[in-house]
Amino acid sequence: MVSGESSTPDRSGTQSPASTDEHARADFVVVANRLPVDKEVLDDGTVRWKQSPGGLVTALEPILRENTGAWVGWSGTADSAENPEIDGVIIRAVPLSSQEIAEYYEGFSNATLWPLYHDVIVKPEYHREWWDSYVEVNRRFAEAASEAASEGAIVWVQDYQLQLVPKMLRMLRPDLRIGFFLHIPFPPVELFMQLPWRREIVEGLLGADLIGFHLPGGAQNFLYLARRLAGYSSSKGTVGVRGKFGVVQVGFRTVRVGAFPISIDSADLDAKAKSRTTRKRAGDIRKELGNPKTILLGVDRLDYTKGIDVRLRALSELLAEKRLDPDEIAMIQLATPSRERVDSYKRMRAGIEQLVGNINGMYGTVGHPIVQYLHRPVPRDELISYYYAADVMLVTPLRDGMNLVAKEYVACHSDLRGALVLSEFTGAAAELRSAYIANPYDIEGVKDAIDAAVHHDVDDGRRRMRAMRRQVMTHTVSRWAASFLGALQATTDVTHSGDRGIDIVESGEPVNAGPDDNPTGGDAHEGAPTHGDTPATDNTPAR
Ligand SMILES: Nc1nc2c(ncn2[C@@H]2O[C@H](COP(=O)(O)OP(=O)(O)O)[C@@H](O)[C@H]2O)c(=O)[nH]1
Ligand SMILES: O=P(O)(O)OC[C@H]1O[C@H](O[C@H]2O[C@H](CO)[C@@H](O)[C@H](O)[C@H]2O)[C@H](O)[C@@H](O)[C@@H]1O
Repeated sequence: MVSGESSTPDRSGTQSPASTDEHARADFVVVANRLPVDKEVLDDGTVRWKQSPGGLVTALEPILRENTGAWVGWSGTADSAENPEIDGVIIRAVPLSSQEIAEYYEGFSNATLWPLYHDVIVKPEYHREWWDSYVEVNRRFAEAASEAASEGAIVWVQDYQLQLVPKMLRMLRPDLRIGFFLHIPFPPVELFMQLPWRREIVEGLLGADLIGFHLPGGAQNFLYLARRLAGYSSSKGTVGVRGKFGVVQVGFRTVRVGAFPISIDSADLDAKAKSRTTRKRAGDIRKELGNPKTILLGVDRLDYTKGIDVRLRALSELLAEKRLDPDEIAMIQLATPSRERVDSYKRMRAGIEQLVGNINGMYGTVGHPIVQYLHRPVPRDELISYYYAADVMLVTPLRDGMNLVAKEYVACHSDLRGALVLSEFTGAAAELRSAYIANPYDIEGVKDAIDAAVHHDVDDGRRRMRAMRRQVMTHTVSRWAASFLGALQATTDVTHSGDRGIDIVESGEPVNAGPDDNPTGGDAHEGAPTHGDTPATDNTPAR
């Protein structure tokens, strides 16, 4: 543990002093584009550190506190090499210049890879100078990881921004055990093939000992590409969840490929949502909204993948058709600012704010708009009160790797009240099968799902919530990390099944625990219809 003041970073802002020990090495190193805290310089020059946005940090932060280790990442601002101090973690900041932020982060990561991996909802841009910057920054992250890791350490590389790091790091430090986890969907083969640097990405990932995806389909797409693009022999059988891995033979090394659906710190949320303060605040929120019969809630980064426009259109039509009564409902949409300098994000923001304005203009009254829209992050405790207050949670992404918000909502409802409308194109839909599942491209289907959720029978609602909670409360983020890290460390107890991959049994827990409403049965992940990072239709036969 690094000595110093303890700090609990919060999106609302927390001070943190700079760390002094620049030579400490750790046995466990997380490498992610972002540090768990973002640097913010206020107008008066004061520096504040606040929790970084997004599910990756929310998911890893509790693990980080449990495992003393190092975190290599970027501070969120240009040219900052400051290492903020967080209790229990050695921070290793990787400075990025303004040009690198524009080319590596906003460019290649978020205007090339992000849309390509999210079903090309907007058109990916391919620029050679962005790629060059991506290679250079990945090299710098690999060097920083190499310097932070002790002999034989475990290094866990995160996400699409750093897909070249595993190979680069292996070349620098063959003694390390390297894991990689992709937090966003891995695309269908046909889409991935657009990428001019597709082979380099596949080779980069294959530097890892274990490559993890949220869903088996992503793993299977990758296994096919390792064969087709890099010419390695790879297993062809079905990949399971947290076990039954695929394998790629890279020279003398065997790289394992598996599915590890991420989750949340369920017990913590459950406890916080039960607290008197949360419940009191939730009551106040309802009063402030004018005591509507039904509160609808959306919580997202302001991202075109999240389908915020989808739910607003559906709401507007339901009001127009009088299937929802404007006197009985209120909607809160929390929209955390995200990637604001990327063009597609600017366009989307304007569109969403216009939709909010239209709905309020048509159906609101003075002092009582239908949609309360906040374009800023709210403190975590306040967010939990919103979750608890909400009668219907709207999660309607066009594509999402997992979507932790859906799981957080469920964890906050030990009272079994509330209903979840969930896009079938989220990773979460494979587990939360008792939600009101909808296809976000089918507006009538989304309207029906919202209508059903708003008007649901209380007993049916309780049954659905109970089933979802069974899933969420037993599949926690620490179980996610333990299953990934356990597999990464496993050298024995593996059973080779020839062409079909490797079976590893998660210690003390059943492999392939099922979806919410099928606690004893099979696994939704394996039998799920092909969507999200599920295989492209032709990813199994070699072409
Ligand atoms: N404190 C706080 N957390 C937020 C806010 N908006 C979103 N989050 C968190 O950000 C995470 C979003 O994760 P996820 O749904 O997986 O989507 P992602 O943004 O694509 O990673 C969840 O843990 C949310 O609780 C906010 O306004 N305040
Ligand atoms: O760092 P940003 O550019 O501000 O973006 C925030 C994070 O967004 C993405 O989150 C994903 O990870 C979640 C946890 O696994 C998952 O639930 C969600 O579906 C994904 O979209 C991104 O993958 C992170 O790298 C970003 O930090």
